[in-house]
Amino acid sequence: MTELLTSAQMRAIEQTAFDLGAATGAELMERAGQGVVEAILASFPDLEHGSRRAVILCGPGNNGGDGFVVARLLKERGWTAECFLYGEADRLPPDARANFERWSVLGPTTDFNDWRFALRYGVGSNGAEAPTLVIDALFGTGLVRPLADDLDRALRELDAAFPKGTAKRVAVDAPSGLCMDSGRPLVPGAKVELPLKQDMTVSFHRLKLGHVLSEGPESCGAVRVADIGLDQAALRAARSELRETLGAAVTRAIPRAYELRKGGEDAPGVHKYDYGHALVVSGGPGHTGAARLAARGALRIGAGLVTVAAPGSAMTECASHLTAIMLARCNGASDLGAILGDERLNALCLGPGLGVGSATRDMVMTALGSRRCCVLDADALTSFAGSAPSLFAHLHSRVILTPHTGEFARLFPDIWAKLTDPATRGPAYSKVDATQEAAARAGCIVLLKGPDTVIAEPGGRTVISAASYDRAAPWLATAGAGDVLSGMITGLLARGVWPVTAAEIATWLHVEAARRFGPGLIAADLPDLLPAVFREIGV
Ligand SMILES: NC(=O)C1=CN([C@@H]2O[C@H](COP(=O)(O)OP(=O)(O)OC[C@H]3O[C@@H](n4cnc5c(N)ncnc54)[C@H](O)[C@@H]3O)[C@@H](O)[C@H]2O)[C@@H](O)CC1
Ligand SMILES: Nc1ncnc2c1ncn2[C@@H]1O[C@H](COP(=O)(O)OP(=O)(O)O)[C@@H](O)[C@H]1O
Ligand SMILES: [K+]
Repeated sequence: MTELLTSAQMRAIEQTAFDLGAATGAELMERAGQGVVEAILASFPDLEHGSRRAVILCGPGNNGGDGFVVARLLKERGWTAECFLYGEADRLPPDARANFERWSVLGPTTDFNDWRFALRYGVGSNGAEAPTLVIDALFGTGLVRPLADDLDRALRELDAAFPKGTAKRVAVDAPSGLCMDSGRPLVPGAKVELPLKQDMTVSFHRLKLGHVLSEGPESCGAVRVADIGLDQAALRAARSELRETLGAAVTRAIPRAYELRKGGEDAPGVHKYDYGHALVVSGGPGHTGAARLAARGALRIGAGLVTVAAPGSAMTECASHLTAIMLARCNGASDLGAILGDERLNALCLGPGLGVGSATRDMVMTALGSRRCCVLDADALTSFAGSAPSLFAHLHSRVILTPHTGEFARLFPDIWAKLTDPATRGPAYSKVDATQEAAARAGCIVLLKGPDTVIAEPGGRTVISAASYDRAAPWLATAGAGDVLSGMITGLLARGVWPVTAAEIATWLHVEAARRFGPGLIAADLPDLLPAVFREIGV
C-alpha cells in the first residue's frame, strides 16, 4: 500500500481489471462517487446539518462522470444538488454519459456558459442560495494541457464568489489544473497558482504522485483514498505486464524498525564495532557546529562509534562540545587518507560546515577513493559547482548526495531548469524525474530535500519521504536540520544498512522526530528525539 502511482500506472491497473473482467467502468465510477460522498460525510459531518446545497462542476471525461454520481448520491440523501457541465453532454465517454443521463432524471445540469452567468449575477449574491459544498469534478488524471482561459477565469470567479471557508471544496481525484504526475499546475506560460484550492481531495485506489509532490499538498488540502474495489495483488499476479509497470512504482518512505534494532535473541553479546564506526569531517574553528550536529545524529541512530575529524585548530572547540563522540586531527586530504587507514571506519560524512573550495574537493576525492559508504552534503556539493563531471567520475553506488534545491541546481543546472520551467503539458517533468535523472548521471543515490524529499537510486528504487498532510513538519525548515539528516544516514550506513534503505529510514525518522517536537524545534533537538520515536515504532 505504499505505492504512489502515476496516471499511466493507474490506467494500467484499471485496464487490467477490465481485461480480466474483474470490474466494469460503471462499477468503478459508482464506487468512486460513493467513496467521495463517504469521505465528505466522514470529514465534514457538520455539512449534514447545514443547508445541504451542493454545486458540482463536471468536466468532459470520466472525472465529470464521477461528479454526476456524487450529485445523484447527494440528492438521494436529501441534498439539493446542481451540476454545471464544462463540455458537451453527447461527447461524454460512455460511463460518464450514462451517469449524466441517470442524474438528468433527478436534477438540473447547467451549461458552462450559463454557469459563468450564474456565478456573476446569481448564485453567491444571495446568502440563502449559497452552496455549502462545491465539488470539483472537472479534470482528474486525464489532464494533459492547461485549463482554457475561460475555464480558468470562471474558477477564479467561483473562488471569489465562495471564498475558502464559506463552502467546503472537495476535488474528485485531483484539483483541476494540477498534473497528477508532478504536482505542478499546468500553465500556458508563466507560472501561476491554481485557480481553486481545495479543502479535501479524494483519490481512488492509491495516492498519485501529484498528491504529494511540489504544489500537490497545498492544492489538495487534505487527502483521502477511497477503495474502489481494485485488488491490485490479484491483478498483478494475473498479468506480467502489470507486474513490470508497477515494479517501477515510486514508494513512500517507511521506518523498517527491524533495521534499527540492536542485539536481540539472535544476536547476543554484540560489540559496539558490530554497529560500525562513522566518521564526520568537520570545518575549522567557528565552523564545527554542523559536523557536530551530524555526528550526534549518527550516534543517536545507532552507529557503534562516531568520530569527528577536525583540523588541529578546531580540536579544542570540538573537544569542549563532544563527549561520547571521539575526535581525530585532520588537516586536509592527506590526514584524511591516513585516518582511513583504519578499516573499521566504514561510513563517512563530508560537507556540513566544511567550507567551499579545493581543500574540500581534495578531501572528497580521498573519501571516494577509499570506496567507503559516503554521504556528501552541503559544501562537499557546492565545492563542485561548475565542475560537477569531475565529481561524477568518482562516485559509486554506496555514495549518497543529499542536496537541497540550491545545491541541486549548482550540480545539475540543466535538470533544475527542466524542473522549474513552466509546466505547459502533462505529464509534466516532476521532482521524481529530476532526481532519477540526476542519480543516473551521477551514478549514485541522490536525495533531493524538501517537504517532498525524493530519494533515487540509479536504475533502481525511488522513494518519497513526504512531510505533508498529517505528516507535515514545517519546523524542519530550520538551520542545521539537513546536517542532522546527513549524520543520521551516515549512522545507518555504518550499521550496514543498504544505502537507499538508510536514506529512506533516516528521512522518515527525521520528519517523525520533528513532528514529535513541533513548533520551536531547533536542529540540535532532533537527535535526542530519536529514542522516543524508536520506542513508538517498536525498535
Ligand atoms: N482510472 C480509474 O480506475 C478510474 C478513474 N475514474 C475517474 O476518471 C478520471 C480520469 O478520467 P479521464 O481519463 O476521462 O480524464 P479526465 O476526466 O481527467 O479528463 C477528461 C479529458 O479531458 C481532456 N483534457 C485534458 N486536459 C484538458 C484541458 N485542459 N481542457 C480540456 N480538456 C482537457 C482529455 O482528453 C481527457 O481525456 C479519474 O481522475 C477519476 O476521476 C473513476 O471513475 C474510477 C476509476
Ligand atoms: N517545509 C518543510 N517541511 C518539512 N521538511 C522540510 C521543509 N523544508 C525543509 N525541510 C527539510 O529540512 C531539512 C533542511 O535541510 P537543509 O536545507 O540542508 O538545511 P541546513 O543546511 O540548514 O541543514 C531537509 O531535510 C529538508 O528536507
Ligand atoms: K477534479
